[in-house]
Amino acid sequence: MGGLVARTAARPDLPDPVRVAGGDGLLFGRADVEALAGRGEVARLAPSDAAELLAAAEVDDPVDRPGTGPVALGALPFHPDAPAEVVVPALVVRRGPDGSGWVTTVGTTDAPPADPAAVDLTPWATDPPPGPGPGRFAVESVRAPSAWTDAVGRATARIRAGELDKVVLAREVRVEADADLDVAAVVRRLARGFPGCYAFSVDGFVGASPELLVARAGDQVQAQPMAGTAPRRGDPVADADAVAGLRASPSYRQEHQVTIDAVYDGLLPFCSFLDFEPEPSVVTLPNVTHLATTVRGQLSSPAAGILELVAALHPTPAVCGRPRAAALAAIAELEGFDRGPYAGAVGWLDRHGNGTWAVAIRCATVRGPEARAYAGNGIVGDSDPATELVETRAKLQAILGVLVRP
Ligand SMILES: C=C(O[C@H]1C=CC=C(C(=O)O)[C@@H]1O)C(=O)O
Repeated sequence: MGGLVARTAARPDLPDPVRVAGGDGLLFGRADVEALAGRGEVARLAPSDAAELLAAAEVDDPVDRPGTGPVALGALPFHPDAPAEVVVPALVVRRGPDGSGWVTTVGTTDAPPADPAAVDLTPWATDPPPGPGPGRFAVESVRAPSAWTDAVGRATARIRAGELDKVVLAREVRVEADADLDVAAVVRRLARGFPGCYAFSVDGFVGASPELLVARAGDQVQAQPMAGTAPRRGDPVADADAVAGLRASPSYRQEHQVTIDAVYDGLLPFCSFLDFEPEPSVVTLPNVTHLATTVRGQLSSPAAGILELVAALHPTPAVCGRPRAAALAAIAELEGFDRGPYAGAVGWLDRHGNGTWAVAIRCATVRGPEARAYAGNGIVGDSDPATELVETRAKLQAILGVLVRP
């Protein structure tokens, strides 16, 4: 393969990137922030190799904003030592927060890209007509709920014995349909039903995550770690009480603070300025409410690239625990399944080291008629296993609701 060659053009006629991604393309985006869809594959490679390839690309990009020009998109696994890869798509469609749209075509010196101003976008102008889809679904907790609450009990005992401060334990739920699941329809429902979340689709790994791991635009960096959850009950008064309960609960505050401290400490060495909200904000999703704290900073010069920032933070205590090594060991022992990309990082990088990565939660891997959905909770010394189980059920509802449509 020769070096990368890329061309970008503004396209006021941009269709919804969610539609462009369909079921077999790549998607990462949040309606009010930005959305990128990729189709075709010029290269599939390790993230650090992708950063080098992008940086060396020959680019015609009159827009030159974060995320225009050639990009790589992907989902990195939870386990920091597991092999990771990202994809450089041949066609990138990017919509900015103001609705502005750009198309980038990517090729190589041997096979130059097409004219981005002339790419036919009409195939994605409207949603495809709905197919019949599956009519029967079997949904099962891979491990009995009681086995999971036992594991939570064992984790709290270890935490109380001083072996670690916090660990995130997750559940796996299997969905088996009587026909192939329609990934494109699932992704559309996620993007439209959870507009405040980062919707993603990478090789059948789909989800809508509320949690920003880290974003870099030039020398500006931002993260929004989350920890502390209350299921929503559909009654504003009860929901407000639940949020007040979260804020007042020493256990939830501790779970939250552990996560904020780790993100702050992880970013600090790269920053000339870094600050976080003095009090957690409340992020309200259709199914749950979270405590979240925005961390913002300015990177020192030369600014670290997005992959360096991701590597410094991932896995945060929002998905792993503290200390990290003890939490990884406890997860391996108590959880009973391979997380794969669940609780990893999903997002994109451009040729300048900019990018946005979300924590890959509220998600499922879909393969033909089968899906595996995941949700986990932060456990501290006085966590109550039964309450934690209820919390995982509320979190799972988001992804199960878009998968199971008989
Ligand atoms: C690990 C997950 O959520 C994390 C993010 C927000 C709140 C969390 C909690 O309250 O436990 C989790 O740390 C998940 O949804 O699988």
